[in-house]
Amino acid sequence: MTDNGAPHIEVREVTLGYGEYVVQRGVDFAVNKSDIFVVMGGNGCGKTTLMRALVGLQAPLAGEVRFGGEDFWGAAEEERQQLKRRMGILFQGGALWSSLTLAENVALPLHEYTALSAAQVEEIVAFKLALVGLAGFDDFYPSELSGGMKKRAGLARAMALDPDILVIDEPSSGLDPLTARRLDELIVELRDSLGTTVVVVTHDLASILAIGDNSVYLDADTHTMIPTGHPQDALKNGDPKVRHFLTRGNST
Ligand SMILES: Nc1ncnc2c1ncn2[C@@H]1O[C@H](COP(=O)(O)OP(=O)(O)OP(=O)(O)O)[C@@H](O)[C@H]1O
Repeated sequence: MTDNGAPHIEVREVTLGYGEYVVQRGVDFAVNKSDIFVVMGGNGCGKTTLMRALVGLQAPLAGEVRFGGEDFWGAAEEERQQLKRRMGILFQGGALWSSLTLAENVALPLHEYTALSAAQVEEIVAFKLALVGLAGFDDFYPSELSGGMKKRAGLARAMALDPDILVIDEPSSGLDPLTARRLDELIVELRDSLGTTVVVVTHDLASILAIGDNSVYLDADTHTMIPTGHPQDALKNGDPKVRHFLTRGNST
């Protein structure tokens, strides 16, 4: 991704949906480099659909997604693949291969996308597992890990290729509150130490308020987006609908 002064990620006048069914229209925001940007909203508002448009799984019905100024969906397939390679993705379930050890899981993108030697891959894998607090768990299988550890392993794999952008779908899903908070802390640590731009799709209020630098709210009723800025500001002075969401319906 080139550093040409454009925001790191731009979503411009995007319409999301399936065939005739419009989930969201007028989705429009920019994400600055090294921000943790939160896409929030209730069930069915289109968070996952937006994430799919960001990571290259499903084209928006209209509008543009730009990375470092480059039009992602308008680009040729090869260029889009190049852009995708600069992105790490953590899906809800961690999406680890159950038949592979943690080390093998993290090594997979390195084997697929680089020409590094086995020794170099081994070194990077050990480093990435240490980065997420899983040093020494190289030979464990996903089934031998707790939910929190699986998420950390998924994060190590998402970080394998040193992505500029990390996209995370519902980091806290399936985790108890304390484990979820520890994962939030890890996400902030990774951003702080590596400067990664992070987009988090979530409805977890504690997570939104703890880690977000900037945010948007996708409204399931109107099928439109509300720009919400820093979530702590949105909680105090934001749109009543957003405050209602951020206070679990207890705002006045
Ligand atoms: N493959 C599909 N075909 C048709 N409609 C779909 C498809 N996937 C999702 N939808 C619909 O699109 C809308 C948005 O779904 P999406 O999964 O993006 O929402 P979400 O905000 O991630 O929800 P949740 O928080 O419940 O996971 C929903 O009404 C859903 O039923």
